[in-house]
Formats: sequence, C-alpha cells, structure tokens
Amino acid sequence: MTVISSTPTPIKTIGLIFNPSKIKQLRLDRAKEYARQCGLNFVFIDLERSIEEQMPFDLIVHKMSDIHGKMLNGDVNEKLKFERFLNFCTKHPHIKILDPWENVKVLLDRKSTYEMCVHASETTIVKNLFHVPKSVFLNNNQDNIKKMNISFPAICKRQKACGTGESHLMVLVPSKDYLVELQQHFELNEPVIFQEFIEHDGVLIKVYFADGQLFTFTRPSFKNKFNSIVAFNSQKMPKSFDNNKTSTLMSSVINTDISMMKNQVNHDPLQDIANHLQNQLGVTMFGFD
Ligand SMILES: Nc1ncnc2c1ncn2[C@@H]1O[C@H](COP(=O)(O)OP(=O)(O)OP(=O)(O)O)[C@@H](O)[C@H]1O
Repeated sequence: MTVISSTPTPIKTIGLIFNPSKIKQLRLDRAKEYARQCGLNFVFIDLERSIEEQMPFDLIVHKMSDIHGKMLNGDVNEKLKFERFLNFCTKHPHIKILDPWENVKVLLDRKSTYEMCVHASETTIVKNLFHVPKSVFLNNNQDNIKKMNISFPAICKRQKACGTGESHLMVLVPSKDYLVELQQHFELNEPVIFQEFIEHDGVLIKVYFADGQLFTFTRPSFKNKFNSIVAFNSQKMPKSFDNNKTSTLMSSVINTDISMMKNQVNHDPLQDIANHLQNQLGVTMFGFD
C-alpha cells in the first residue's frame, strides 16, 4: 500500500493594524480568505488591548500614520494606542514590522519626503532617471509668496502629508495673480509647499511597490491647462476614465487610448526608480506617480 501524505501549507500569521474605514476601503475582510489559501492567517490587531495577548505574529503590517494624526490632534485614546504599538515593537524586535515607524515617519512630512526624493534623484547610478518637481516651502501661504522663484501653473499642498483629512486638500494655481485666493483654502499660518505643475496630458501612471514587486495603474488626472484656481482632494481622484466620473478638468481618453498607454509603460526604468527610492527611504511598501 502506498501512503501519500500531503504536507500542509505552513501558516504564517500576519497582524494587521488598520482603522475600520481602511479595512473596508482595502477590502481586507475579503482578502482574509484568499490569504488563507496562500498559507497566511490575517489577524486584525486591536490596539485597545494588550498586543502580547493577541500574539503570535510573524509579521505586522500597519497604517499607524492614521492613529498618529489623530494623536497629534489631541486624541488621548489614540495616543495610548500609538504608545502601545511603539512599546510592543521595542519589546519584540524579532517580529518584522512593515514598515518600522522610524522609516515611515519621514513620509508624514512633504518637505522631508521631497528632500529624500531629491537626494535619491541626484545619487542614482543612472542620472536623470527621474525628476522631482521644483518646490518651494513656506511657513504660511502669503509670506514672500510673490517673490518665490517658481514658475506657474503651480500646485499648493500642505506640508503635512497625512494624518488629517486636510492633508489631502490641494489647490492648482494657474498664475501669480491667483495667489491671493489661497487664503480661502489654507489657514494663515499653515506651512505649505508650492510645486511646479508638471504637464502630463491628463494621464498618470500610479506605481505601487511592495517588497521588490512593481504594480502599475493608469489613472485620469488634470489636463495641462486650467484658467482658475482648482481645489481638490487627492484621495478622491477618479480611478477610471469614465466620462461621467471625471470633471471637465480631467482627461477623458477613450478605452483604446488607455490600453495603448498601458502597453507603452516601460517597467524597467520604473523598477530602477522604485529600487532607488526603497534604498533611500528604507520602506518596503510605497507608491509614486
Ligand atoms: N507637481 C505636480 N504636477 C502635476 N500634477 C500634480 C503635481 N503634484 C500633484 N499633482 C496631481 O495631484 C495628485 C495628488 O498629488 P500627490 O500625489 O502629490 O498627493 P499625495 O500626497 O501623494 O496623495 P495623497 O494626498 O493621496 O497621499 C496627483 O496624483 C496628480 O494628479
């Protein structure tokens, strides 16, 4: 008699720290079943109680920046959760964290992210591999604003990259004449960044990078010309080229053009850029446009 024994797939436990809206948005509940088939056990970590009691974990994936943002806004409960997470990481250095808070925190600020990206662009083996739009940082949206050495159109963003809803509210500025209108969109003493608008014919390539693997998506974006101030939420950009979902400021190319564009995406330089950024930023999962 022949006995065939099938070796069970080794199960690794991944602890996930995401707020309920992110779990919904990323459909992590549904991903649980798929993960199981891949030998992964997804566990949603509850930061309201001891993380040790919820062990074991082989890896923890988190979006602590959301909790950090609320903590900075004075939420005491979120502060406790944040501290619980940091203490846990210190006490259990053998558990891999995606990504360590030390490395993630640099990305909370658009200025430090910008500086790292500029540094990466200047030190790449292949020079001119990527271009970081020229940017000027100001402590508020009116100081020296007319004198800044930047060409228009430009885009004005908050220096804080995440943590609050406002971090994602941005404004397109067609020319210097419109700078006065920014007061309606930003608090007077809010640090901002003015960045030159890079014409991209209304089409963006979103690149997501996870542990060496590249995923690209084509998304609608702003047309090259706009004649008034445009305030928008970067989290609510349309995901498809459907004419009904894009505004008149957005491109509305037809399906055949999109598939042509997708085919034209050259993955090799993108992979090089992602590798360089990963070395520079020290994070495993990130995205860029
Ligand atoms: N310098 C620029 N030139 C042209 N378009 C830009 C520029 N900066 C941003 N955009 C447009 O605004 C969108 C959002 O900007 P950006 O990607 O910088 O925000 P983010 O901080 O990465 O996003 P989020 O707020 O969602 O985290 C881009 O996807 C692009 O459509």
